Amino acid sequence: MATILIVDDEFSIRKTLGLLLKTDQHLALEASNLAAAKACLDKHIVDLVITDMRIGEESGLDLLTYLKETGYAAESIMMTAYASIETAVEAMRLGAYDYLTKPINPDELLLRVRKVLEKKSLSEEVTRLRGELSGRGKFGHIAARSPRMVEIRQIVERIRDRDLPVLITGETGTGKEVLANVIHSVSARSHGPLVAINCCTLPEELLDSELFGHIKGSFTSATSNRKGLFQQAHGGTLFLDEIGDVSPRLQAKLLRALQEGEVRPVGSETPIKVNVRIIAATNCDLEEMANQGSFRRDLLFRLNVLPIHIPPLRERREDILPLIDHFLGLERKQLGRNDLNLSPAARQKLVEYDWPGNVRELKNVVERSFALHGGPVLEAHEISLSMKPNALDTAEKNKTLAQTEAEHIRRILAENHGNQVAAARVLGISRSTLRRKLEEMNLLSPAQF
Ligand SMILES: Nc1ncnc2c1ncn2[C@@H]1O[C@H](COP(=O)(O)OP(=O)(O)OP(=O)(O)O)[C@@H](O)[C@H]1O
Repeated sequence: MATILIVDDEFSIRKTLGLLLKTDQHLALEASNLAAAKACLDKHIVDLVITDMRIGEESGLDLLTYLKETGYAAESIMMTAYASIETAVEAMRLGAYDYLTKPINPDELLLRVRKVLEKKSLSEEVTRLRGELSGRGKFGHIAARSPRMVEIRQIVERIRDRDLPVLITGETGTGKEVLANVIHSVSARSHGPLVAINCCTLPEELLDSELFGHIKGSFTSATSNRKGLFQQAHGGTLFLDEIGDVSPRLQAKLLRALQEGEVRPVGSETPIKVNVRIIAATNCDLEEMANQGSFRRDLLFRLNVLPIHIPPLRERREDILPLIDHFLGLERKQLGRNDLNLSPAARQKLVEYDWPGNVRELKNVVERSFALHGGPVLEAHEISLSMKPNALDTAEKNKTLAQTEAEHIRRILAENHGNQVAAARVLGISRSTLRRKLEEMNLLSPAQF
């Protein structure tokens, strides 16, 4: 059973095709013009679009272009009364899977629809299996020697087929985001998107429109409709990092989204259905926050279906050596030098340290030590465990232009409360240039903020 959108300006054709598709148990949606078709695609997960070449004064080719540009995973079949090689070629070039001439023969249409849906489900299966395979690879990257990390691996293995919300707790840098990635990539949703957002880096209004989207004109800088992350994560997983920092108003909105499985973009009256698995993470004690009234207990209840706590690194020192080897491997690969290593005394020094910044700090120390001393074998005295001013200076000097630019843009955006129009003005570039830069630098993926 598939969701199929029929786009034709003729009422009778839409109805006939709709009835026909229902005989094959499909859900048929209809649109009589381009705008209605686009709105339908924005609102529903459509598997297949059957569009007329001429929709009144409009062209079905424009709809194919829209499909291509937005990246929706819908297949398409073009219908036309005026068959010509040129239009067929153009339709195929724009990604149409098939081409039918009017008058439509019902048996032929159903046959072609079955064929295209079969191809679609096969390619989705391939993507899913590929995801599963690569998921296994990624799973291996979680350095797990301590009993607690081995147990976490087993929990992830056990819940891989359970589509339930997960709440990951742990100090900063313990690997909560890494774990969320693994949970997604071994799950049945691995063929869907994994979208991450750090809830503490954006002001409330911006976080609202990031999560739920907005419609054009709903606030000054909303110059076009924007899909929220819930919609972007449809069919996949949404990772909400630092969930403890969400304001009470957005907590209420999140709760509604989770309870009803639908979101309402800022400025819109129409709710949109979404199918998203939530993985949330925090280094706060949400239970304590709920007792004090700063975190909604009903939201905590919804999120905390599968709680996983990652202990700080100092409480699972068995993981330090495998982590060192993991980061050493990355350094070797990046620098193309297989002779890099750490002396036994250097390793010992790292094992004994307390790691207040957890795995992130360990990673930074390994990277920084190689950057400052070049190896090939790092000695204990070459490892500086705290950021000394001279180490900071060198790190600062070694920054690439791109890093400096990214930091500058980030700062100006924050100073302008995330308002891209205002930030672009200060930076002396157009908003579209700013957006492109944010995309290029992955700054639109909030995990990078
Ligand atoms: N088990 C692990 N194996 C390999 N790398 C890890 C592991 N755990 C953490 N890391 C690395 O440590 C860094 C911090 O991890 P991550 O961002 O997942 O932590 P976090 O708990 O989400 O931090 P925060 O609370 O600050 O968001 C990342 O660079 C990540 O790649």
